Amino acid sequence: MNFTSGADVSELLSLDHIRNQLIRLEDTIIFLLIERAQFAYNKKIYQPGAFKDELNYEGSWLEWFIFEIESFHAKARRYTSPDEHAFTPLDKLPQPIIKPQSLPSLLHQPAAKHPSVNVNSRILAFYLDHIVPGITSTTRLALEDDGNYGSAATRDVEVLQALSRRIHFGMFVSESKFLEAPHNFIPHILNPNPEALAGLITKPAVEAKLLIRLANKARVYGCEMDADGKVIEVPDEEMAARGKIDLATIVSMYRDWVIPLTKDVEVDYLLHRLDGVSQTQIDEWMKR
Ligand SMILES: O=C(O)C(=O)C[C@]1(C(=O)O)C=C[C@@H](O)C=C1
Repeated sequence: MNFTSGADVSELLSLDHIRNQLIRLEDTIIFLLIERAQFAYNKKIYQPGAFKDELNYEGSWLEWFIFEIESFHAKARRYTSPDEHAFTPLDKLPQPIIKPQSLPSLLHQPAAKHPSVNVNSRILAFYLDHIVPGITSTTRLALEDDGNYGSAATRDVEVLQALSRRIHFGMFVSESKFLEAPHNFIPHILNPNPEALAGLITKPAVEAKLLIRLANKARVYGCEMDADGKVIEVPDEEMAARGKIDLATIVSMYRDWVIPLTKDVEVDYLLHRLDGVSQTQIDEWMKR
């Protein structure tokens, strides 16, 4: 989110504004997956110790990439931004070399900083177990290993960072919904009831529209266009075979992982939304 665009806090926290960010991130994620799908699975880059001799490092090639890229980005203060979450624990990353920007405080800090709200390890697990094998097995290359270890890992890190931003945006969604009707949430936070909170934040119609939009976008982005601007349509079944993207993998990734994890972030954030809040403030919210 661009926190320095001059927009005021209520505009940044409006549900419309946040949903527009989520919609924009769909494009980013689809394009990045198309980029990753150009390369073979390259399973070796995910196996711990497979490059032990070259790297003098016990972890996997991808873990090494994540650490090195995040170390560089940490120096440029990436992880001081409220919508960025590093996969590497922050105490293992270098300090920013320039002072953090002064950004509007949009989130309730005890909730935003609570460890349960960071789901990066779950993002890494579903991406490696389900998404990479899904998008690489059906592409034109159909090779298990094409030796493009640097290119594949670079794309992986980009996809993971985009997924992490998207899923942790759940905190902004939650803050917006909470401030809209705090009295609805407070009883289920004081007497912690994750199921009731999940019920309050779930919007089935929004999810259904998202999945249809996603399939349509992936279909359009996978098409070719000739010099006259004429779209050359590619049948869904052939899309992956032409080195673009498997539509079913993208849609099921959102349905089975991205949306459920976003909801988990929303609920975990809400469970801590009253940490450190005064009784007077809670009473005031309850009177609404
Ligand atoms: O747009 C919302 O209200 C959200 O909470 C985000 C989101 C999503 O992940 O896209 C998650 C839960 C809702 O059921 C609908 C959509």
